[in-house]
Amino acid sequence: MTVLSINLNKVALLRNQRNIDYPSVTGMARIALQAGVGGITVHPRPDERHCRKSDVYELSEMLAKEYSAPIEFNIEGNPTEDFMALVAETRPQQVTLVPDDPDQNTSDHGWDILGNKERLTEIIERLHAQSARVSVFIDHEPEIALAAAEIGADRVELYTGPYFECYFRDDREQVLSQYKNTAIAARDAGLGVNAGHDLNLDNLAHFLQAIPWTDEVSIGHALTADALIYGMDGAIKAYLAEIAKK
Ligand SMILES: CC(=O)[C@@H](O)[C@H](O)COP(=O)(O)O
Ligand SMILES: NCC(=O)COP(=O)(O)O
Repeated sequence: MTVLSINLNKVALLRNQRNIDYPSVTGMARIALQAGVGGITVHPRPDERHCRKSDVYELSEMLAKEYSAPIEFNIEGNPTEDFMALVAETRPQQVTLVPDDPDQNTSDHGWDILGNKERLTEIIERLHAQSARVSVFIDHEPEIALAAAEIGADRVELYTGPYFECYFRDDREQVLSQYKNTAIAARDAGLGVNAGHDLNLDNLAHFLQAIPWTDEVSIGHALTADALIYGMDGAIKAYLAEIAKK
């Protein structure tokens, strides 16, 4: 079963437009969990333009207090010391390492693992010491999946921005086969496979039909936009129905 993890960044972005406390990030997490998501994702950036550190603490506390079965809390980000401290205090089940710069609008590439091998290996060891599963955000190249296994990652997250971009182009199947080869390399190396970025109701089922062993998809931007049309509960059910088509 592929887990749907809702990324709450865009709920936080809307909340941050005013100096008031709605829409509530934790409130929306509760609605999403009630509707059937299996995980909560946040990607706090240093400028706190989306999820703030306070959201991460509140979500961590809410999940621990209100849910007896473990809900996967996934924190994404570039592992600066500030980020590592936040993770150490909020104890997510999964940490997704993403190589984004503070001034980057959104994530737009995976890691150069070989160029960051020592740093990433050390970070992964520290996260494992806290019992967190570690996923590494990568581009769709099989050698990078192998490099992720070498540095001790548990999973890779395939950056699906390029898949979104080609979805209505003639080269879609060619690009998708590169994703599939990367997912095969990851699986053969013993890694789990996550995927995310600009997955939506158009492109999700087709991706999962090609790579049905995908462990998790994290979706935020499109899901939040769809929630304006269908409501959060309706949008999540629509995404779960797409996942069920695989
Ligand atoms: C790693 C990844 O692809 C997502 O976390 C993405 O960065 C979310 O984008 P926003 O933070 O722009 O919502
Ligand atoms: N890891 C990807 C993610 O969390 C959501 O990305 P997007 O759906 O907001 O593009």
